[in-house]
Formats: sequence, C-alpha cells, structure tokens
Amino acid sequence: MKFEVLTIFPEVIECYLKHGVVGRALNKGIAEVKVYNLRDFTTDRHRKVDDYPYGGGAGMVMQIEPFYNALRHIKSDGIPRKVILLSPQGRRFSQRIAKEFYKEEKTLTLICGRYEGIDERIKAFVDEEISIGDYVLSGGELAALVIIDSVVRLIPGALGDELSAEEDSFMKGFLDYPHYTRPEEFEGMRVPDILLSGDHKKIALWRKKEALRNTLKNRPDLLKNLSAEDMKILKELCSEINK
Ligand SMILES: Nc1nonc1C(=O)NCc1ccc(Cl)cc1
Repeated sequence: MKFEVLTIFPEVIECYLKHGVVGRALNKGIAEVKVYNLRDFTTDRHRKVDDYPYGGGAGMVMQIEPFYNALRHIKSDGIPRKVILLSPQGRRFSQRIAKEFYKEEKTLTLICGRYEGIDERIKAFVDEEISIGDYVLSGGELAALVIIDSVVRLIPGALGDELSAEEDSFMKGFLDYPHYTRPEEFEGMRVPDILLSGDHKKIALWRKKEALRNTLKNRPDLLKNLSAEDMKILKELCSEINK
C-alpha cells in the first residue's frame, strides 16, 4: 500500500511515521509513504504557497499552482491513484472507509491544506474529499495521519498478534471490551476474577458481554443486525441493568 502526502509541514508527517505499528510496517516495506513539501513546487524566491483571498475577508488562501505542480510531478509515473482532499466538508471517515481504501489497492495521495482553505479550483484534481470529524483543525496533516494509520493497520503483517484484538471488537462493529494487565489489585481495584480463571470460553463470553455493555452505553447506534447469540447476551445485560 502506497501513500503520498502533500503538505507545507513534512516534518509533522515524517515524525509520526518513525514510531510504532506504522513505523515498523514502513521499515518492513509492507507500506510506503512519500511526503512532498509543497514549497518545493513553488516558482518564486520566497516559496510562497498562499495569497490574499479574492472578495476580501480575513486570513489567507492556499494557491492552486504549488498543488498543481506537485500533482503533475507525482502523476508523471502514470500509476493509478486516488487523490484525497482532507477537510471538514468531506465524507465522514470510518473503519468501513479505511477498509474500502485498503481493498481498492490504489496509491492514496493525501492533500493537506492550511490557512483558511485551498483555492476551490483544486477540486478539479481531487477524487474525494474526506473529513475525520466535525471539528476544525489547523491543517489536514492530522487527518492524513489518521487515514494512513488506520489503513496501514489493515495490511497483513502490519500488526503483531494485536490484530486478534482488532478482530475481536470494533472490527466486528462493537466498542471494545475492558482490558487488564498486572498488578491483579491496584488501589483496591481488582481484576475481574473471570479473567484469572483460565476458562477461555467464559472469558470470551464475558468480553462479548462487556463490549455490548460499552456499546449500549456509549454507542447504541452500533447495535444493529445483532446475531441471535448477541441478542441473547444483550437481553441478559438489559435484565441485569434493570434489576
Ligand atoms: N476535520 C477535518 N477532517 O479532515 N480535515 C479536517 C480539518 O479540520 N482540516 C483543517 C484544514 C483543512 C484544509 C485547510 Cl485548507 C485548512 C485547514
């Protein structure tokens, strides 16, 4: 899986890619990220990337030319790619979309804006606009990293054995179950005995029940198309809660 990032702050992207799961996946060569500094695609001596807005108003607007020059340079290899603009106006990103991007197997070219916006004519070169949530960030870089991180985790070999954890919970559409590790007791708070029992069947059932409890509490909207088994556990849970 290949990613390309267009940004005026390449260090922001590069430093994140040195660490953890994504860092290891890149070192293993199962993913590749190329970061392009927009200022390298300017033509003036001040390497300007922004200008005053037509129509007036506060702030600056990013010029189209550096993006156009960078995209023309990148696209000269003729490889199929999906050009994604990160902005609050985009389609809402989710695990489902991460899987969609992964399965498409196209290079993802991520355009990160700053300032008040990018000249609207950028849309002529964009395949898709994506938002990671309804809040305003200072630039698209964090959103680009969210997409890279979530898609890289889907590549076989990217995770160690954590993938099983990924499979167990949110990937199946529920929130995660509680996790514990040593010590067995901390400040009077004990690890649930079931987790010390070694009874893997019971533990799996407990984890599913706690995942449903968390989902019912924080994201009831995710409780749809439940299997008969899950519905049984949910009913048990509701009768416990309503005691
Ligand atoms: N929410 C989000 N989901 O994706 N991106 C965002 C976001 O806030 N970007 C900030 C941003 C994006 C473009 C420009 Cl030109 C300036 C600032």
